[in-house]
Amino acid sequence: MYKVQFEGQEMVIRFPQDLVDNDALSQFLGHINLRSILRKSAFSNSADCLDKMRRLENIPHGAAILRDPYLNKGTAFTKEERELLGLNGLLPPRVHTMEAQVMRILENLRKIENDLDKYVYLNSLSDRNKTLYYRVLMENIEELMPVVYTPTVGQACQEYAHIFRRSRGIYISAEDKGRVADVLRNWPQKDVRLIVVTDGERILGLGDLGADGMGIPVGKLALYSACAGIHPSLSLPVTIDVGTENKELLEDPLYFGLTQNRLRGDAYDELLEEFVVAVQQVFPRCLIQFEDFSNANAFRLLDKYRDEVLCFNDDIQGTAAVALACIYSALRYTGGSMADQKFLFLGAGEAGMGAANLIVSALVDEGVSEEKARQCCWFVDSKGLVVKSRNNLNAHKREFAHDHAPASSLLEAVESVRPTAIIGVSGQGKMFTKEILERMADYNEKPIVFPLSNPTTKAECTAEDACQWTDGRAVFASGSPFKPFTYAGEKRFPAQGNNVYIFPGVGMGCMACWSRKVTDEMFLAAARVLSGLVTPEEQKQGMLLPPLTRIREVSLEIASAVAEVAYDQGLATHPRPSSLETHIASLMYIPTYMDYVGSQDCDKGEPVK
Ligand SMILES: NC(=O)C1=CN([C@@H]2O[C@H](COP(=O)(O)OP(=O)(O)OC[C@H]3O[C@@H](n4cnc5c(N)ncnc54)[C@H](OP(=O)(O)O)[C@@H]3O)[C@@H](O)[C@H]2O)C=CC1
Ligand SMILES: CC(=O)C(=O)O
Ligand SMILES: [Mg+2]
Repeated sequence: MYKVQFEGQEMVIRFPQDLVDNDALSQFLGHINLRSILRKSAFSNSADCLDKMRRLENIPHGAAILRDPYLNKGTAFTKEERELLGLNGLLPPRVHTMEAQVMRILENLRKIENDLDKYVYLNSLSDRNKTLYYRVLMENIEELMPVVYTPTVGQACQEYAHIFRRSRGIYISAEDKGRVADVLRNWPQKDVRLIVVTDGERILGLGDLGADGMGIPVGKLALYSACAGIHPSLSLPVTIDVGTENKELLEDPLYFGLTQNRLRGDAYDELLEEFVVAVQQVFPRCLIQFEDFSNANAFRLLDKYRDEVLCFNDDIQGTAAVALACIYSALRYTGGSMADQKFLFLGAGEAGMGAANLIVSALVDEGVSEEKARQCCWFVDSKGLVVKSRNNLNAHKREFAHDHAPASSLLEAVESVRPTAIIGVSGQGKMFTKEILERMADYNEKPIVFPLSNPTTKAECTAEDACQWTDGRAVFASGSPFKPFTYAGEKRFPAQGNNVYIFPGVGMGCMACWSRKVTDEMFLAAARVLSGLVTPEEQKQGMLLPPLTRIREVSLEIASAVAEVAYDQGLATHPRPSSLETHIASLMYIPTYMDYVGSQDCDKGEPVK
């Protein structure tokens, strides 16, 4: 017998004795449609039932839960849930498993021929049902990463206003100056631990896409959840819209951003400062990842904030770590030591300088002098080889300027420097020509060829061209994916040397130990761990990086190494757990549906706190 308080009245409900176990009780309550009574009543003698009521109290019912992408289960709501949550009739009668739902999504997705349409389709799934979206993405990461990320995300940003269905993330525009914190407070999730922010000025190698660059923070954060298990509700994509110099966008009637030229100078810096300060106020302990800022702002912002707040620049630091990991792995095939190499970078910007500086740190760590380490790195920029005799080199380039004859083209530079590796970070497609690659093959038994520019149209060469033009001898990695192919009867697996191998683990590592800063030593550790994770079997197949199917494991290992560095450097403020790896693994989000009426949450993995 249970006493129930209902609207001030005491009611007595008699249950048959065998209904007292939890499942039977909830079934019974569902059958007699007591949901509305439960909402206002208090069971005096059933703690389980009270617990269940409280849980049901706190979640939306009826159509509202179907519209909440974090709570929605679609056709997977059980009969009991449908009863208790007022969903009867709002869904087709048959209850489906998540596996069946995944099957349906993949069936539909694979019918779509165009990748941009697949991108739109997946985004709409994410809008409806985050759990299913992440399950599909994680289980099919090799197939779907090129859709949610490079190259398709590049096209999506170029056409953002035209494929728009629903707004994502937070836009902070120049007009929000003075109220940035209020704008951040409008975000519905109140516990944000991770922001990826862009101002849209250098989206991949596609240039200034203004406010339409939002696709990049959205894509990067989806990968944070899929690859490192950061709970999606903890992350926030941000676009700072200060205008654009892109005439086409300014003339496009559908363009979303401010139709003005970019703010520059003090006005820009003040808005960025307000943003960084506001993040500290509104979302304490939040990690800020700067992404796809122009060269002129990226280095300045990183220098200004890296010691003040928890932040890093992915294009400078994340890219550096994946490039270094690919180099470590490449040396397994080419032989020789790092110090023996001549790395010739095409492009002396964020990615190039970031990579060269990390190579220098790695060499110095191995005992090589800084001067000798810098001598290993050579650059060609838009004006030719970076040599001492050139005027007006910026400070970054000056540090790598060689006492060497000028060269006005990459071919000339290759011929005079005779590099062991060419690394493309210029954002200029097809710059590694047949002639250049043939020269590389003349000078090296196994030339290292890394066209790292994104998206695919901007890759300095394709995987197959690099292979053909070096008689199959190139050791290859690219920024955007190339499919495996067969050369001379042998299967080749082009590595995707993209910072996606790095940033999820670095972010997770910093978040898990509550690091106060992100340091270069963390990226060095990440590079070493990443290269070390290529198994002997994968090495036999010529791989430079573990396959993306292992990205969760990779991110976990990187996160653990990064957190280790944070503890060593006295930056971690979370009490040290007995096992970092176990602790971090326990924080990783696994997209599993919540059991709304059972006594246990099905959703394994608590969000990082
Ligand atoms: N694989 C990955 O994970 C990543 C790849 N990238 C890719 O790297 C590329 C560059 O990015 P980022 O370094 O941030 O960009 P930046 O704008 O900072 O640098 C671009 C560099 O390329 C040089 N450059 C431009 N045109 C030419 C040319 N015709 N010949 C030689 N050099 C040229 C520029 O020269 P100058 O200095 O004279 O202007 C500049 O040094 C992009 O395509 C981006 O997608 C970036 C981050 C990560
Ligand atoms: C991958 C990346 O961050 C870029 O191309 O900008
Ligand atoms: Mg980037």
